[in-house]
Amino acid sequence: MAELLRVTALSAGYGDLRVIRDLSLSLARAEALAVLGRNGVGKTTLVESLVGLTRRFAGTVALDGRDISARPPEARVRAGIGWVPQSRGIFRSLTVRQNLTATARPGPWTLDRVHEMFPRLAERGGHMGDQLSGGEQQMLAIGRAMMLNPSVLLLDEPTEGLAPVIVDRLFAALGQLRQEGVALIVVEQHARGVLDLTDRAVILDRGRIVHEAPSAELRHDTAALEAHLGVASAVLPRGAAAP
Ligand SMILES: Nc1ncnc2c1ncn2[C@@H]1O[C@H](COP(=O)(O)OP(=O)(O)OP(=O)(O)O)[C@@H](O)[C@H]1O
Repeated sequence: MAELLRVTALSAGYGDLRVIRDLSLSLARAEALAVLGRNGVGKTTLVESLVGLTRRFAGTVALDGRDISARPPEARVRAGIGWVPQSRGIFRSLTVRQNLTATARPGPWTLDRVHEMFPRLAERGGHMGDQLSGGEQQMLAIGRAMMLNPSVLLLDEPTEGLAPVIVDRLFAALGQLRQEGVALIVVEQHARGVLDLTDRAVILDRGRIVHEAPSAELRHDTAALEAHLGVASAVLPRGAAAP
């Protein structure tokens, strides 16, 4: 598969603090990558470094073979980096429809396509951003990112705080994006759902990749899950007891 994103020996952080340390990874076109790790290991910082929101000490980020390391966030978005922040970043004083169209860029993802994926957003089109439930906000954040027609979508804990039925719906929508050729990088605490969705997973610890495996393999690797995440039971099928 053709390479889309390449991160090479990246060290990045905030002020004088190096959070990401000498980290390298690559992502193929339409590939989905899970980024796992305990709290505070640098998952958000990695995503923010791809978006261009951190201080870069060393290393490069390339998209489609072009070095975007020195580009500001707006230019990275124009180059094809889509971002759904952990805070969701909904414009609260705009309607749902205005949220979707305010920053849209031309491409296959239009308002109709987003409404098809999330019919709830069509129903709520005239509501203000601050009148939405958590699940609706997350759908809106994803829909708005898609309206920028990215080649890779970065999602930072998209299911945080949502009810299981909404989590299932969101993962189904993300699965649909994948099928349609959008590459995904998903930071998640719900290891089970994200390992079903993704092709490959990396586990971070103290700003470095400490484990990397195909998602289908990691899902059953209770030793690795316990060692790096302490969550082996969380990725077993529902209803199954941990060994
Ligand atoms: N804006 C910031 N300024 C300074 N330090 C920060 C900032 N954001 C994060 N950090 C520090 O960077 C380190 C990594 O945080 P980060 O949020 O990237 O981890 P995480 O793996 O995403 O954690 P969580 O799962 O809790 O979201 C932490 O020590 C944190 O205190």
